[in-house]
Amino acid sequence: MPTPMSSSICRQAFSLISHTLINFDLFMPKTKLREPQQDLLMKSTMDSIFKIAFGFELDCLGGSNQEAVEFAEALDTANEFTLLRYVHAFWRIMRFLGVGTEAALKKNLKVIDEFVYKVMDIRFNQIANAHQEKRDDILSKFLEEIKNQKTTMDTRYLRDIILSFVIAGKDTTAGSLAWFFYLICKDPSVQEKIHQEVKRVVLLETKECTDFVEFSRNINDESINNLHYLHASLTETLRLFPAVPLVSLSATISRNGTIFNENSFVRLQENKVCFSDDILPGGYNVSKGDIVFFQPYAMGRMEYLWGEDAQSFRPERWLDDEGIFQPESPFKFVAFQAGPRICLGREFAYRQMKTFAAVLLYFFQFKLSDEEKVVHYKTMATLRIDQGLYLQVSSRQRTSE
Ligand code: HEM
Repeated sequence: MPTPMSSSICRQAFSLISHTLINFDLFMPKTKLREPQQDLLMKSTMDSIFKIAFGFELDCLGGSNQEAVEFAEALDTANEFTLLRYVHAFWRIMRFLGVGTEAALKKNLKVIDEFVYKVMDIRFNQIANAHQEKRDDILSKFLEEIKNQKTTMDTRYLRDIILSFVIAGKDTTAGSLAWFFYLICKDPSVQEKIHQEVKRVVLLETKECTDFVEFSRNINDESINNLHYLHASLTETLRLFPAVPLVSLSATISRNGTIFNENSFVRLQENKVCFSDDILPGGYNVSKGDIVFFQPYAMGRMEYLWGEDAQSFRPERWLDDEGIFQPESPFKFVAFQAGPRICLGREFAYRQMKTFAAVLLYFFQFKLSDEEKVVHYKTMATLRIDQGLYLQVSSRQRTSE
């Protein structure tokens, strides 16, 4: 049986496909592309995480809800402007005077707040109505607890928790999928192996499937778990292009205000700091208040850790002789952080990325629009492809006709 989460993610992938057909101009590949595919992925994962966090159909991809589109844009802009505080020495003065990026940040935070509170109100009313069926999204769980008076929670605090999930879960998976498509276009043999694996595992090689809905019925816990080569390919992508390329350490280190307040984004971007003097395993002293960073991007490419072919994209390094995925210690493969502050959304992220990739790679074949173009990353909190990713796509059903 498909799980509700798988069906929801499949729907996002279908939605992406319908936009793919429009944006990639599938049957006329020479026509000008209208929107980089990385942006489409961002919209899809936004819809997906909103459904999981709020139980709310956002439809950023379809664009049917103008308020949602404005919210998504405000979230991106606020994210970018908050990061500028690291480089603008005078950002506090700008905030005080209400000018420049700080003025824009304030405006965007207002859009975000208004939208989130509105969604929370809608959902709270739905839950207050006893006839509504039980829902599994994170917000519903919290609201149920509050309704049954098992817990008390400030609405602002609740907003912060939900928004943390949206921010943590949106750009990470979309960016990783973009890098994944880039890498499997660079190595079409990997793309073909994934297609064959999806055919074998999801459809059990019984027959070809031409219908998206029928295909999605076979996406369930078991089939997702058995996609070992796809899992290895996504993990290999994250080794080389970790969604969070720079992270602060968390072993004996606490977070200095993880929770949003009126400066929500500012808080999110604050670093964890040492809460006491300590000595790191390598012998380095750290003092209370110090910030210690590690770089998953650099660590994923170290020959010392990954061997001489550390720079190569080779999913096989994650598989045993039977083709079964072999995980590495999270202290070596650090893309999701390790220890007590390991990513809470890791399993969800894999499920989402595997569902997207399985659906798209079963039905379509992808190529880079410009094979010669060298891509670079964009310096942001999450690792994105600078100037987006442009792909050409052809239908596998059509080519096999
Ligand atoms: C490829 C996808 C993802 C990667 C590589 C990733 C990576 C990370 C990393 C490195 C951290 C630690 C950040 C830090 O300590 O400063 C983290 C934290 C977190 N992630 Fe993810 N993440 C991904 C997807 C997701 C998704 C989809 C969700 C939500 C559904 C999510 C929810 C969270 C949360 C709530 C935290 C904070 C955990 C805490 O501080 O205790 N992540 N993630």
